[in-house]
Amino acid sequence: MTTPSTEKDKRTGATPILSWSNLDYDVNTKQHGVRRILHGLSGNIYSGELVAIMGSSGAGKTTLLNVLSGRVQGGRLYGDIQFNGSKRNPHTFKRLLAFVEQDDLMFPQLTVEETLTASAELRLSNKKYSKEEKCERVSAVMRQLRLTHIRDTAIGGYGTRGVSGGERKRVSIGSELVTDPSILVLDEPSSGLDSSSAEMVVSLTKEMSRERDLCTLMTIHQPSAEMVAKLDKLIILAQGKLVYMGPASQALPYFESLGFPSTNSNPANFFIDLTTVDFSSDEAMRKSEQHIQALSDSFIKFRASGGQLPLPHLKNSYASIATARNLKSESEHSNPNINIDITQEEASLVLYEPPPMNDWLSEFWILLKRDWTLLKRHRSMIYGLLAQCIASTIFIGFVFFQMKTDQASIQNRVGVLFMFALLCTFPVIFPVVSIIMTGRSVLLRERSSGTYRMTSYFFARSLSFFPLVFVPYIFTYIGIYFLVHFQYDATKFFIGMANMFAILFTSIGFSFGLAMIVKSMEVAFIIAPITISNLMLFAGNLSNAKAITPVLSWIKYVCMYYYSYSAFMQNEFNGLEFSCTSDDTACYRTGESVIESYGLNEQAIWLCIVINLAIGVGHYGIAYVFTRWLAKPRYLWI
Ligand SMILES: Nc1ncnc2c1ncn2[C@@H]1O[C@H](COP(=O)(O)OP(=O)(O)OP(=O)(O)O)[C@@H](O)[C@H]1O
Repeated sequence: MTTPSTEKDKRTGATPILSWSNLDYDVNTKQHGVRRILHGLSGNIYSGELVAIMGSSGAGKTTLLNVLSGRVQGGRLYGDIQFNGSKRNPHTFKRLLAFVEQDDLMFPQLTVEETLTASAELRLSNKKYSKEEKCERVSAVMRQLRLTHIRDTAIGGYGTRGVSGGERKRVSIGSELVTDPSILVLDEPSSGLDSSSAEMVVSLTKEMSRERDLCTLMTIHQPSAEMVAKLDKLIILAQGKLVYMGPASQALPYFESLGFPSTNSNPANFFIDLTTVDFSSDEAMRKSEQHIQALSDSFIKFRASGGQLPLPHLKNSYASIATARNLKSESEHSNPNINIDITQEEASLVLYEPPPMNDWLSEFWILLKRDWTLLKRHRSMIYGLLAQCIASTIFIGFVFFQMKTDQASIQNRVGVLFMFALLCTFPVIFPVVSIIMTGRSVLLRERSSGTYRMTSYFFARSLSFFPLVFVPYIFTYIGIYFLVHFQYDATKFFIGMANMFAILFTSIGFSFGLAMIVKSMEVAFIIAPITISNLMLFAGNLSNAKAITPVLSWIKYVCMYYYSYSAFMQNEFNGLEFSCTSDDTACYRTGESVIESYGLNEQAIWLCIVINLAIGVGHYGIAYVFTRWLAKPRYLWI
């Protein structure tokens, strides 16, 4: 059907860096069953080339890009793809191919230089590059992409001022280029940019391709004439079929030789007009599909005949194919390639992961530095937590001010301890979930390119939260402790603090679990309060810990509130003696009897703290297992 695509470049004798042949890609759709998205595509690209895939919306540009980059997850893929003339190794290929997504997935709080430095530190081997060499590489990339003057500007994003759209795109490209890839793949790099920014991105990409002997492959929707002039090679798709692939400068003469002289000053608009399906009526749609099929068949013939222009007979070739197509039945029409007998390999799903670049400790250290910088710049979270802690200290401290040892103080102690356990969860979980979830897209991007291990990510991210959460809570604890007058005893003071650390740790673990399992912030913010408020029922305050409906009573054993509340209660009440008056209808004389009546003396304090820590570790474990294994994408690989 198509010429083999691993052929050497006729002029230079070079082997293509990437070649593909007879690529078919099918997906299952509810309405139409199996739908072919890519039809028998073959092609090749060489080092140093700037190649663009063009076509109207839905032509299959992104699909082809994803197939070639090994990023397709569903459907069925057939054909052959080779890197440097041989089968691709899923583990090494990912390191040699840099993919810049359409959305610039970066941390808005980091500066341009910090973003590039983190990428270089994480993705370049410490064995091959010294710290100075990594810095030099970052500087070189900033120079080449004209980013030096904004090196200290934040990336910015929603609601945060930062670099411009074009600059952000260049930082995205730079983050990939610091790794020195062989192929740079860009999905719609000009999308959302004004024409001069888009042109600058394309010009700089071309410059880099030349300087680094890098092959750049991009999808581009409607580039300006100036941008088309910068391209070395053009791949034009229509309805998943190849209608042109070759030097960008030859595309217009090629279509002219088919009988379609350019009618537009911008060649890109002309190519799109020529290959767009007209959906205005069934008849118009059928005709444009036939036209696209004829264009595709003509290109197959053109390529088979050597692909050299000028070929004066091409016009006749298109006309005869179009007429022949007209005579064929519609059913045959809808899938003309499907009957052609070619032996194709089918892609299988693989779970691949590039081997780690550096040792665990250096990954952890770089991530910890980055996460700490990020957290410091989450000013709203810092101020929010501080405000919450100050307000809670004042309110709780003065509502329960200087508790005595009468019978009324029992209720106050029971209330203030429950309130404190809640204070260690609600205000922590929401901001932590929100911060983890805003960085989730970056995590997924970095994970898909094997930037670091999940364990180093988990340890670093969690550890960066600890001081931010623990420090304000230490002051809150001290404030409340002395304002409400808990038992003034050094051992009890520190045991209470240890118990507070345990529930804070578990809360952060819970936040991780939730943020990793749930995909959207909205859903997380629905699930979090429902889960927490239901768990509160098992704390031993709203219900008696020994009198919960038997079928549900096991829940208290996995409930962080139960253990922390039980530990707080025992720590405060044990050893206390209460006075009774003749007005008291019921009277507790000792703290132990209060604990007994609440059913909170099942586990010793130390055991409650240990179990709570274990629950926290369990939350982290769930988050880890989910991210590491269950949610790990499997890609179609050929
Ligand atoms: N997994 C899928 N399931 C169903 N249809 C799909 C799937 N993937 C792609 N398609 C369809 O295949 C066609 C090509 O999609 P693709 O995203 O590659 O087009 P495109 O040329 O990049 O379009 P655009 O310029 O609008 O982004 C579209 O009609 C799309 O709806």
